[in-house]
Amino acid sequence: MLPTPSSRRGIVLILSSPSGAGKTTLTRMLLQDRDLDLTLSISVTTRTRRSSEVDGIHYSFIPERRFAAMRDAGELLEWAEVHGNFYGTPRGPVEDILAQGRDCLFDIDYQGTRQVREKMGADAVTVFILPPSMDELRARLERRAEDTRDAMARRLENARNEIARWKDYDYVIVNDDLQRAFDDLIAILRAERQRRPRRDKEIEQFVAKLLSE
Ligand SMILES: Nc1nc2c(ncn2[C@@H]2O[C@H](COP(=O)(O)OP(=O)(O)O)[C@@H](O)[C@H]2O)c(=O)[nH]1
Ligand SMILES: Nc1ncnc2c1ncn2[C@@H]1O[C@H](COP(=O)(O)OP(=O)(O)O)[C@@H](O)[C@H]1O
Repeated sequence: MLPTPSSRRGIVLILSSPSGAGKTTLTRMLLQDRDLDLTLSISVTTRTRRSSEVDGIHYSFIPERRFAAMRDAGELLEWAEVHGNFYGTPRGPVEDILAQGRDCLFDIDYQGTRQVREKMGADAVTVFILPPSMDELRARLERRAEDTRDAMARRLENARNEIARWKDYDYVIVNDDLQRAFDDLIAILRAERQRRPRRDKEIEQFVAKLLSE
């Protein structure tokens, strides 16, 4: 048997999509599957909390001056302004997770994805989620019904600009059938975990033992 996965390099799995395409739903499904052993990076944001969200679980909701202080102190791995609010990834928790050889899941936008890719190179695996149609995107935002009319309009307006970023990503999934999209995500994660450069150390040990037999 190969050694446990803790001896391989941790992956940062990034999911991005226009608002309403389903990245939060897919993130939740990934986290609920305990066997996948993924840890969510909890972003800080200056956006108002939605009724379905819990502070410290979905986001840490912070005032703008606290966000600026964290950013200026270098405590954010990346940050961006999205739909008029600030969002950022606290650096410390991510470093702890990766140091344990575990994988970290990010739900961030294309601006943040670019910054993480610059800093982490091949340790970042990026997936872009597309809606099956613009009508369905609108319908999903309306069904979710957790944004004000203004916020919803703003999200739809920005969607075309976000969709145009698809080429920045390693993988693109069209989230039509949810289970199918989830299965595709798992396939991506499993294959990425097997990539040889992430496992050099463990395979080296294994092969040394193999050849000593
Ligand atoms: N760059 C960056 N983007 C983030 C972060 N957290 C969330 N986002 C993105 O901000 C956008 C808005 O997120 P949110 O307010 O939860 O709205 P939703 O996409 O409609 O669910 C989405 O594209 C998120 O992926 C972060 O820490 N950094
Ligand atoms: N494949 C799908 N088919 C139908 N509805 C979906 C699908 N994926 C997500 N949804 C629904 O669409 C809405 C928006 O999804 P959400 O995960 O909040 O999107 P995002 O995080 O990308 O803004 C939610 O009400 C969710 O239940």
